[in-house]
Amino acid sequence: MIEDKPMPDEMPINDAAVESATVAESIVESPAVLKADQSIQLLVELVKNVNHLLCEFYQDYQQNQVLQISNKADKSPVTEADMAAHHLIEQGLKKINPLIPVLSEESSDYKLRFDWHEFWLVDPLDGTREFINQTGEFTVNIALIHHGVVQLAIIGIPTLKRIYLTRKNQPLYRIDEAGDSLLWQEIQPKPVNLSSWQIAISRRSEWKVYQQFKQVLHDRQQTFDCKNAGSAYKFCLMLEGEIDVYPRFHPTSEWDTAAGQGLLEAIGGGVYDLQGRPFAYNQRHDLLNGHFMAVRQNDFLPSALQVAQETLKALT
Ligand SMILES: Nc1ncnc2c1ncn2[C@@H]1O[C@H](COP(=O)(O)O)[C@@H](OP(=O)(O)O)[C@H]1O
Ligand SMILES: [Mg+2]
Repeated sequence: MIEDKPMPDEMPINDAAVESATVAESIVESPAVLKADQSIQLLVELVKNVNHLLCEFYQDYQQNQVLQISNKADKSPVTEADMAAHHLIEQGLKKINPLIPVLSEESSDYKLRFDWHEFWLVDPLDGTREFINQTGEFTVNIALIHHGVVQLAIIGIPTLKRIYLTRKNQPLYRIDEAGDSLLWQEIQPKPVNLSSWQIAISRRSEWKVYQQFKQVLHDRQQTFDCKNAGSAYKFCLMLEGEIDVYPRFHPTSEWDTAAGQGLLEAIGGGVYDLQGRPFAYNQRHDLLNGHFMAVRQNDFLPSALQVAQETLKALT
């Protein structure tokens, strides 16, 4: 049980950080202000370092084909890169605030999670199969959850040396490495064209259900294009306006979606169950998510949910 903890948008690491976090909290509109928050700086630095670490493993693997890979109990692969990223993130988050617990895909110690009203939800290497298959579409996902809601979201794309970051009710930032410095840019939502949908589908989606989803779109005369992509990289394509709708009918876990959801919400979209409710975290005994519909802008949601319902109905 965590007591006397700071609110999530403060996250002080020490007295100086308390001061800067409080200032940052009151004026939140410009990157200069968000950047001035010491805990945000540390978080961005941490994800930058994890991006670098994963790139080193990735380049080594590409050049020498050397990578320790094993299978988890659920038969999904885990590599030495997943574990190294996990340890680095866990240490880094503890430095930012030792009182906030960490629930990582690779941690074993989260039996007390129902006592946590605030915690970090982490996928240190999302897209392990993409890493192994060398598509480059793997990410680092970190979300701060407060009473089930994403308060702070960050995704790193190691192969692009890029980070996306937001804090609840604040703008979305793209942070690119430019030499030794970091270039922060606020991302404005791209215009919406409801008459033609750009759709993302997982690379591992041979399932009949996605064929049926496309069939329903055809039947409704909805123009669309599909793009296959891996991991939370799909959410990042949505942030850039390249993808509008991401339907998911096969499993994910809570650490796969939390950061992506927080980032999408910053541009007027989100991740919803098929009844249209935003995902909430750490509310159930199972960490597996159900089906979902992710949209980059909520205008897509009503029709996308109808297509999903018709898809499932046609298959029953
Ligand atoms: N059968 C299954 N059960 C649970 N999660 C699954 C799954 N199949 C895929 N996933 C999740 O989907 C993620 C990959 O997404 P995608 O298939 O869209 O690329 C995986 O992330 P990890 O690589 O972190 O394990 C994994 O968490
Ligand atoms: Mg994952």
